[in-house]
Amino acid sequence: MSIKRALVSVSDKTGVVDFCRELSELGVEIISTGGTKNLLADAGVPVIGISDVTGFPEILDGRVKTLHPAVHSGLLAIRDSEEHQKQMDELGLGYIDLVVVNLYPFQETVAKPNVAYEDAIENIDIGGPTMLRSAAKNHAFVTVVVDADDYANVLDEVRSGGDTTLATRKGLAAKVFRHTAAYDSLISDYLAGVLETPYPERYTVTYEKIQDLRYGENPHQTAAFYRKPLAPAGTLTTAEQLHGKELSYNNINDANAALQIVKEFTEPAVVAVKHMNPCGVGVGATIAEAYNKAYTADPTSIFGGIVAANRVIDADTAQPLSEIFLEIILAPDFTPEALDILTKKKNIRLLKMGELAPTGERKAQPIVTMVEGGMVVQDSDVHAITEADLNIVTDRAPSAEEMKQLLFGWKVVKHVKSNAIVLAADDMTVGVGAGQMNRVGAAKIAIEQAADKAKGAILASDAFFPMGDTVEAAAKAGITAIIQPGGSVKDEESIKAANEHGIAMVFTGVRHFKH
Ligand SMILES: NC(=O)c1ncn([C@@H]2O[C@H](COP(=O)(O)O)[C@@H](O)[C@H]2O)c1NC=O
Repeated sequence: MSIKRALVSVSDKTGVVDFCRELSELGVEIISTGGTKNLLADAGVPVIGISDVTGFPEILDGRVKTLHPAVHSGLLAIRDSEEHQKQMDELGLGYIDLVVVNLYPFQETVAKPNVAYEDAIENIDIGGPTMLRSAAKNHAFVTVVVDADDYANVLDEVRSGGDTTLATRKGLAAKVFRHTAAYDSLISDYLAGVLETPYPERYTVTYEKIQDLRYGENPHQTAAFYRKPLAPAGTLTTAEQLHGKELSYNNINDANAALQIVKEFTEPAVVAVKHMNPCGVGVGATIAEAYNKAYTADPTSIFGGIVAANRVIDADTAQPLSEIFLEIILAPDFTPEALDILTKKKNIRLLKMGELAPTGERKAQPIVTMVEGGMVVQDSDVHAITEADLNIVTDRAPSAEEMKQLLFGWKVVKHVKSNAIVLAADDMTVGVGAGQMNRVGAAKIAIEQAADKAKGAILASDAFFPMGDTVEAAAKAGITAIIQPGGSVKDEESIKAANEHGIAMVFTGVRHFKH
């Protein structure tokens, strides 16, 4: 078999003229719709209008152009079926061997700020996916091209053998079904958003590949990185890598964790992350001061870590950053001087994030966690508190300085794996107890890490104290104020212990489990 007739109907017309010119020179007859036909004709490529094939005008503002039996029988007829051949002959219908279609730009349309609903609806392509599906179903005989990147390979095959190989057609058909599935999914997502249906009866979000990764969490696991079609700015999926090796699977997860924490702060803040937990967080008047605090918080663990900043990295910050081994630095941007300093280190990855919207200004996004055989989905934890939300439950109220540290500690503990305890003083973390199976165990780790710095520090707990033992341990270490959700049946035990030791304790009424 050889390709004799092609139907070409594309919204994105990149490369289509050269492709069709070559096809035509190879003896392929080209049929086309309105805009595509005009473009080809103007470029001198011989082309037949779709109406000449259907015997029907393109009507309803282009809503009906190719939706016609003359098109779909030409695509769907089984070439080696005598019965199909007979019916085609009786009705005077011809085969279409190649379909080149890309769809109305629905994604680009809904990505525009304040897109009109009618505009979005008008950009739902109907005729295009219908042709793509017909051709893809009949890939035993028909070649279907939805992506301009495939023009060259198809041309090569037609040039050398008159037709594509079955393997190529199968691959192109599979690509079509992925493409139409993603297209429909985006439409359904858009409508669900308009109708505010966050958890529909079928969950159909699709993702576009950013890159294959060298390996997964461990070298024997394979991995790739994907983004949502309309991923918001200020995320890792939209970051620009300015320097360094390719990101790894663990880099992406750790960098994402660092990013979520640094977005908690409006003042200059730096977060160092190891294995998805913060090991040092600091805020300051400048980003250099914030980094100094994040580093001082735990100069041991930061080694080999990920550092995220919510301000442009300048030379004053770049210099000390360049003196230790780090996997990644991510920040809204880097000054040229900072880049000069940091790019001397061959392997460090530098990610330019653009502006980072603080948590309080962000909309919750769906967060999916896979479980064997399924998944659970929830909205992201963008809950933020202010002093006015706190309930002081002890005889002593926190001082202004303690209050400042309590609010700081609360922002950090929210991002530490549960059971989580964070100790903070002087605008930085001094102890982090992460991922323990009992709360007092997490407190003991944080206290041990803080050593002398626990004296006068505050303690933040991501969930309530089931009994008074954590307060007792805190008092023994010299902690002076505590922030926790409250809500335990034994709250009174904790409040009594705090009062006995002169500790000021506040309840947030909100829990921040993170598993
Ligand atoms: N309605 C139809 O019969 C129909 N047939 C093809 N299209 C689309 O029309 C576009 C190309 O239009 P034009 O060649 O007029 O620029 C392509 O994106 C194609 O997918 C159609 N439009 C939308 O449904």
